[in-house]
Amino acid sequence: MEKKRLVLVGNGMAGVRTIEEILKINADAYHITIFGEESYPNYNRIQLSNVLQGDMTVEQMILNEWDWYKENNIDLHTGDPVVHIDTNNKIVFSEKGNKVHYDQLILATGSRSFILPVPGADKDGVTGFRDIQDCEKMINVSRSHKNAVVIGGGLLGLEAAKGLVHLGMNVHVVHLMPHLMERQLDPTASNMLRRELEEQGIKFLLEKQTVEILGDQKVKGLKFKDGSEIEADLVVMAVGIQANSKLAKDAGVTVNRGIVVNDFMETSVDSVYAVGECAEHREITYGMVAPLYEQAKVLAEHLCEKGTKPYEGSVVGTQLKVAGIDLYSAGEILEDASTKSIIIHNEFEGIYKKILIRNNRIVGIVLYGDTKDSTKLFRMLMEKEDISGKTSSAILGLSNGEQESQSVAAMPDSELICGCNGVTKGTIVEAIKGQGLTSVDEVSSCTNAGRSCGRCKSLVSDILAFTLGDEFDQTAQKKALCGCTSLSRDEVVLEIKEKGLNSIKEVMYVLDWKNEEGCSKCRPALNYYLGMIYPEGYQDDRDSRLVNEKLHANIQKDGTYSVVPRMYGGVTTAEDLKKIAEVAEKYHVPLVKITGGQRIALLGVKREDLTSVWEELGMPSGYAYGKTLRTVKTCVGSQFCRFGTQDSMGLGIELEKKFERLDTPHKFKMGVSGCPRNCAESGIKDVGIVGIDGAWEIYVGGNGGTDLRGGDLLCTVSTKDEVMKIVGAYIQYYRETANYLERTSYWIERIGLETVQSVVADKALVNTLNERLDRTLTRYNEPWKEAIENKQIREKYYQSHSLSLK
Ligand SMILES: Cc1cc2nc3c(=O)[nH]c(=O)nc-3n(C[C@H](O)[C@H](O)[C@H](O)COP(=O)(O)OP(=O)(O)OC[C@H]3O[C@@H](n4cnc5c(N)ncnc54)[C@H](O)[C@@H]3O)c2cc1C
Ligand SMILES: NC(=O)c1ccc[n+]([C@@H]2O[C@H](COP(=O)([O-])OP(=O)(O)OC[C@H]3O[C@@H](n4cnc5c(N)ncnc54)[C@H](O)[C@@H]3O)[C@@H](O)[C@H]2O)c1
Ligand code: SF4
Ligand code: FES
Repeated sequence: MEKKRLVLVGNGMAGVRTIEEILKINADAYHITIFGEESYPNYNRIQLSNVLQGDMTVEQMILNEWDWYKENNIDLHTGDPVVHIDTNNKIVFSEKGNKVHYDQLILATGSRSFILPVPGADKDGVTGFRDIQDCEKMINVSRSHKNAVVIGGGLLGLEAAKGLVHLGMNVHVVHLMPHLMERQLDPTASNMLRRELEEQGIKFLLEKQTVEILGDQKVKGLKFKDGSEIEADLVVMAVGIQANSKLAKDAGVTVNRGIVVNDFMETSVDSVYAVGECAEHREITYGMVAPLYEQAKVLAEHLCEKGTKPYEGSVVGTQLKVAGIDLYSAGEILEDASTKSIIIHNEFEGIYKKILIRNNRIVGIVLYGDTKDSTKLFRMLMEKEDISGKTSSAILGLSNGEQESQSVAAMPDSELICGCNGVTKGTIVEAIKGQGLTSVDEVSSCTNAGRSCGRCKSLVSDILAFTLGDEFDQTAQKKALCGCTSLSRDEVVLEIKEKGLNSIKEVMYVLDWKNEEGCSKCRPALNYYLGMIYPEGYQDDRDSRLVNEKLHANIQKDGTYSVVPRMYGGVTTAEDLKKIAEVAEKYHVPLVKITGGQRIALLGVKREDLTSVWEELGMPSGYAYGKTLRTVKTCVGSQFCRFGTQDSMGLGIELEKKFERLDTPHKFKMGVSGCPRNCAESGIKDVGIVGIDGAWEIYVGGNGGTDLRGGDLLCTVSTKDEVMKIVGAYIQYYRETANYLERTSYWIERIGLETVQSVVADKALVNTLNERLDRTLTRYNEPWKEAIENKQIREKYYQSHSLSLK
């Protein structure tokens, strides 16, 4: 029998989820065709905020790869919007001239940004924030301009504003109302949010109505109703969304604010359905994935004739995806004559919790600063649980770490773990037991939990641990940072970002470190992660560094130290050599040795002589002791060698001058050779560069140590400038994603060469990574100059013998 033909218009989150659900129920039910206006496979739009902040690449947002469509025999047309539907003959027509017959048609066209209809709204530099192109536009403007204005202080506007601050822009949020996120927060929570965001660098103009966008062709500023003006090079409109319903309307389908559907997602026209943001159900259009996924399930079951329950509407819980902000809201937010409230407001700790109760049932939740109870409270709200007889502290317990770890066990099966995908604890436990799942990723692909905003992943991990008991292999799931915590590197980094933790002490306190002083493993690691997360603001904790870094010298087996001055690219001068010789003689240095990295090491220097030796040398430190760029080895290249095709010495010196002193997860070595004869051994360096005719090959992840590894070819570029940019992005990506003390050779095996290649192929991301790297580079000073000039440093590290070498 010939399969029925199903056509989906809109290759976005709700439409493709419907197809996934259909394939799960009956993969043979339909021959499926999908049309998408965007040129990408189905991606996680929610993560655009992270792309804007440079924390994610476009590739990492993809939910269904191109192969998924092939494997499921789906005919996919991307970059080809449907422009007309003939509902009488059941045919869709696309912009590129495709004409496809359907038996059933799903409209999942989503929404577009609402652009305020004010004069000037069409000027260059005005954008919405809805798709990858919008993101790219913002990143591009941020490279050459300073002032950004976001109109709208809702979820989208605030996430956009935070992204633009990350991109180094001066950001104002213009909001119509007296309070931010007035639909989700009451004035108290909203004020707490504003204060926190102000501390993070966002400025606010409240109760301001934009009447005009100023400028000629390009935006120059904004004019407000009260007559005031503000300068702007970029204007982001985040004042809500509008359903894409014109296609449906033109086809004769009933449209109101969205495409009107009944409880089975049927529109007014036979065999035409709508799902997602474009659909209006019981006079409501939704703008969050949770309800859209519920709709998708109902529609899939209906189309597979599975006898589904009707879709009756949704209550949605909201969270803001801005690092350091912990808020949650669901249901009603403002008191009225029929409600009673329980409120906890701890201004000192920045915690605010309000529960609205009507007829002994929770009808609204606003949490700020501590959202641990959100899943429990949301379940009580959804189940309309009778709370009479319960004390307010039982309802709104201030959870401590202990309660938290017990809470997974105490949770009823009906507790919602993944709000985005509507997955309960019971479903997760059943999947773990029934399907033998052992990792968060497996749970994610089986149940969808964690597949959207990703916030529920740590709870999923707790449920895995609780369900598998002794069989749960903690090490397979995550490797704890050290014995002082059960949190992994990724969890610690995420918590630092989300909670805005600023110092090692604060991390240990807030994240409940078992040993409040930390240990030799976590202290240097935390010092590194904090420095990586806060490029400018973090105050380095020298005492938490490993001993060689603390002293800026390598301790030798007899307790003496080595002194290795910087020689950029392995190039020196007669004058420097004379100085080295004089110092070696004067301080009776027992060994002068050429190192593997083309430097001269003075070995056997006494600790108390270190500052004088460096002072007399007057040369920068070669950092032969650091988790940082050690050396850039070069061959003579085209300047002298008759085979040389490229100036390897010149490039090597430029690289070393730019990246010297930068903290990296582990030591980092480079090599630059002027031709493929490769005399600088570029193939076994963390970054190895080889000149070829008219271009440079960049190799990465090489290592000449115990575990010998040849570098992988990352890419080939034509100019020195491109080398500098790609190497900068590569190093910064390594800095941001590697575990502390993980060499690039292991890191690249773990995350995959293809991932790194996709990062350096993404021009916008390369620029953002370089911007963060450049900001970081401004914070370094010459350590020996500092020691020579600063008596306290000298006394503390080089004269007193009280220093612990643990
Ligand atoms: C920056 C940002 C952050 C967000 N964060 C969150 C969050 O944290 N939590 C949350 O729950 N939600 C969040 N959302 C909202 C969430 O992404 C949307 O609710 C969801 O993507 C809507 O899914 P959809 O399939 O209805 O629409 P979309 O994902 O927009 O998909 C619709 C697709 O249809 C295409 N299309 C339109 N017309 C046609 C046509 N004629 N022919 C072919 N294709 C067409 C569009 O190009 C689009 O690709 C966020 C949204 C944004 C923009
Ligand atoms: N974390 C999340 O869950 C998340 C993140 C981003 C986007 N989204 C979704 O994306 C959609 C769009 O988000 P949004 O924030 O644009 O919509 P929104 O409707 O939630 O908020 C728009 C805000 O703009 C304000 N506003 C309206 N007109 C204005 C004007 N002329 N000047 C200044 N301010 C004005 C409103 O008062 C409102 O607070 C929503 O559906 C949202 O739920 C969700
Ligand atoms: S790598 Fe090529 S250019 Fe460099 S020294 Fe060797 S032969 Fe000469
Ligand atoms: S809560 Fe968003 S993915 Fe689970």
